[in-house]
Amino acid sequence: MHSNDLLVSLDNAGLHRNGRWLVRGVGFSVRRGEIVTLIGPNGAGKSTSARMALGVLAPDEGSVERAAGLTVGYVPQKLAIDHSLPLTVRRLMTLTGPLPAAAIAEALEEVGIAHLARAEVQTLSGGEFQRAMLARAIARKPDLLVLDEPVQGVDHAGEIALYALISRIRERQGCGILMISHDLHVVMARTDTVVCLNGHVCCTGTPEAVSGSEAYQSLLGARGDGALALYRHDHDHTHLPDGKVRHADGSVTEHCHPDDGHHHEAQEHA
Ligand SMILES: Nc1ncnc2c1ncn2[C@@H]1O[C@H](COP(=O)(O)OP(=O)(O)OP(=O)(O)O)[C@@H](O)[C@H]1O
Repeated sequence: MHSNDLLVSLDNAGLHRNGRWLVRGVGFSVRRGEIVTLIGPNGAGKSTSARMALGVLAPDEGSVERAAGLTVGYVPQKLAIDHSLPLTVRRLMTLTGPLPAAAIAEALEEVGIAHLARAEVQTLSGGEFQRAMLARAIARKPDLLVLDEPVQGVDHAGEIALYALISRIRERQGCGILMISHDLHVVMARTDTVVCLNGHVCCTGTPEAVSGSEAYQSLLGARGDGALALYRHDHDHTHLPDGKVRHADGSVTEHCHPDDGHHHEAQEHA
């Protein structure tokens, strides 16, 4: 890697399982202090790409480079917890390894749920649970935070509060954040780069702070509050509901062409 700020970089990365490519031609990078949001429909390969960035999955083609000694914190989309067993928030924090009591307390304080350290996980609200998961991920002060749908199970007010918290974590800890969102049009306003996936990178760009626009008002209404922004897609092809792909010249093929979408370069950020 050329820059000390570059935490992880995927280049033309692909993962092949059971005779098919789950994702192919995936390229993006996350720098220190940067928030990158992956969007795309269900099954688009967002979690798979995030897991390649984490190093949990090794690419079958292309490359994934991580900064030497990179530490990561991960909030997975699902957590395999047996809800019939009692589990306190404090215990949740140490499931994957021991943590000093001070680090647990500091992380819970940081996400605003210090008072819930002894609460049973199954009694938490959706927003409190996501905060507990965030606390677990930041407790070891990772360089890179990977958040797979961090606002799931949370209402709009909770979503805005969580985005404010995530951006505060980025500022205070100076980490890079790779976030997955299932919303195709609305992303966290503080996102630096949006990467739209559908088996490959369809387009990349920046969200628009368009709080005054009609499009924003009709899509977000009162829930915007400056925490959310719109992402306008700029594809050179369309994924049809039956899985086929319509290209700019009107032709329809079974799959994307290898270079579809790849001429949209990620925008550079300071
Ligand atoms: N280990 C695996 N073996 C085989 N197929 C897998 C594996 N993991 C994921 N898949 C498949 O890869 C595709 C991409 O899955 P992935 O979870 O990355 O998508 P996603 O964009 O995160 O979807 P969602 O929004 O539904 O969470 C899906 O078709 C999924 O069924």
